Order: sequence, then C-alpha cells, then structure tokens
Amino acid sequence: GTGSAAAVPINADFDIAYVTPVTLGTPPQTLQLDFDSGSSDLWVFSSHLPTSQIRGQQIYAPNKSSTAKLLDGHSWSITYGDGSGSRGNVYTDNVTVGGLTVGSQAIECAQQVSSSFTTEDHIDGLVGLGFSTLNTVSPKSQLTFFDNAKSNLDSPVFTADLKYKQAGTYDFGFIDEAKYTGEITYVPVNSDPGYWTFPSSGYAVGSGNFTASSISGIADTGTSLVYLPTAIVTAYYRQVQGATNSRSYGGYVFPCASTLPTFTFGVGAARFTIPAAYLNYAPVTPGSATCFGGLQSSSGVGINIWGDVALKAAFVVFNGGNPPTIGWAAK
Ligand SMILES: O=C(CNCc1ccccc1)Nc1scc(-c2ccccc2)c1C(=O)NCc1ccccc1
Repeated sequence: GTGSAAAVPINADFDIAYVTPVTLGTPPQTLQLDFDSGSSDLWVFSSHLPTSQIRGQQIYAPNKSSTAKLLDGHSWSITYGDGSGSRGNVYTDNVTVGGLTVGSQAIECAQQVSSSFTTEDHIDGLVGLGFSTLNTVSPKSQLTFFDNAKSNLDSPVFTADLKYKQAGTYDFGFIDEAKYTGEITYVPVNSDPGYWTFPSSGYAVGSGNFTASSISGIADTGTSLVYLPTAIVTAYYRQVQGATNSRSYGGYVFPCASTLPTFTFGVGAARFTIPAAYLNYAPVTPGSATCFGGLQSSSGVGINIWGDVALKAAFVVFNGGNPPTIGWAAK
C-alpha cells in the first residue's frame, strides 16, 4: 500500500511547523498532527485533558471510538529540547494517513500538556517518525506509525516534500518522481541515537568557497530551524550586516531589512542551497524590525539538527529498509 497527505504550515507568516490530517478510530475522528522525524511517540490532545489545557485544538475521544482499546497499565511522558512536553495514557485504534491505514496503532492520549502546546492551537498532537527505540511508552514501548505500516508498504520508505510558506506532502511507500529533479543522493543513517542521523559533507556561505567538512546531524521534520556548529554559524553571520548573537532572544538576530546570503550544504557530492528568504525566519516579536535567523548554533542543543528550514530546500527520502539510509534530491 501507499499513502499521501498534505503538510500544511500552521502559520501564514512563517513556517513554525507543518500539520497533516490524520483520522483516528471508528467513526473517524480527524486531527491535525505534526509529523516529526525527531521523535517517536504518536500523541494527541484527548478527552482526558483538563479543559483548561485545551484552546481550540481538536481532541481524540477514545470512548467515542468502537475500535479503541485501552492499553491497560501503560503510560507515556515526553519532554522536547525546548522544555515542552506532555504525558498520559495509551489506547490502540485504527489510524489512517492519506489513504494508508494501520490497525491497532498505539495512540498516546494526553492527560497533561505543557503551556506551549496549549497555546499552539493549530497542533492537535504529533506523529513520531523517528526510530521506535525512542518511544516513551512504559512498561512496553510501542511502534511508530511508519514501523507498523512498513510491512504493508510497496517500499519501506516515507518522503518529505516540505515547502516555504505553502503546503507540501508526506508520501508513504513510494517515491514520487514528479516531486524532484536530477538524482537522489543516498547516504548511510546511524539509527543508534534513535534519530535519522546522517553525514553532511560540508557547507558554503553565499557565493563563497565550499568548505569540505563531515558534519553529523539529524533530519528533523519536527524542528523549525537548522542548528549547526558555532564555527559554521559565525562564518554565516559574519556576512550579515548588523547581526548579533542575542542572549535575550536566544540566538542570532539581525535587522529584518538585512540582505542575507544563501547557505549551501553538501550531502555526498550533491549540493543544496537554502534560499536567503528561508534564513530570514521571523521577526523576534510581531512587527519588530529585528529578525531571528533560520540558522542557529547547535552548541546549546547538543546535536546538529537539519530542521524544516533545510528540509524545505530539498526532496528527502527516509528509507526504513535494512540498513536505513536517507536520500536528498533537488526540486
Ligand atoms: O524534539 C525534536 C523533534 N520534535 C520537535 C518538537 C515538535 C513539536 C513540539 C515540540 C518539539 N527534535 C529534537 S532532537 C534533539 C532536540 C533538542 C533540541 C534542543 C536541545 C536538546 C535537544 C530536539 C528538539 O527539541 N527540537 C525542537 C527544538 C526546540 C528548541 C531548540 C531546538 C530544537
């Protein structure tokens, strides 16, 4: 089988995150979920949440689904690097994404979410697409939607075609040749950390020389920005008039009117250029003349993250075969 579903930016002004419609249970309950290759829990706003923590999100009510089953004695609790998090209990039910159905998928129902989830009213939960070793359900960890679907897929892959300020797609089970140009460059994935960790071959700032340098990082559809080693990031912002690394804003900022260089990264012999517009991420506060960069230092993060700002400059194949690999193509 295969599946194909839209990845829609949650904000009209800048690409904080992308959501995809997912139907749960019988009769179908449709939620808008954030597909996240940087984590491995499928969790949803649910009828078990205090109403004080719900602000407009759609909820999944397992007691309204004839196919829902409580996973007795199981719970989950997750914290993301930005300190946000959620926890709750677990049901299994049918989950459908773009025509692809998984029966008895673990659906982690939130009983508590942190304030940043409550205030983000366009995200009804997450679909983790990382490796199932990262799943937080206890005492028995659960498989991701992709791992459950894999055996029924024409090919054990999913692809991300994210776009700048417009809807893209997630495809499951096939590679759509119409979505990319040229060849797909595949590199090995180290899944031990539980992420889609792959080697990048180097970078260039604007029209400058390409610096060959092996950079290990993760392909993370759930993280908005790109986080790279300080040496690379300072080389980039040296080319931006008025850029500073702001302690108060927590990263590199610059006058919104600044001219930004592009940023090119290598995957094997292939080169991908992130347009300047993607790197002028957003005003630090609505209407401000100071803007926050789409490229930030990973020194406070602990790992290098190729988030949406990079992913939307390419067509990316997450190959869940044995061994796993990741493919990058121009589009
Ligand atoms: O957690 C993820 C992917 N999920 C991101 C997400 C999506 C919706 C809501 C909340 C979070 N990716 C990874 S892998 C490793 C980290 C990390 C980041 C900072 C410090 C330590 C670890 C993160 C992560 O938290 N990403 C989101 C993020 C937030 C702030 C700064 C950077 C990245």
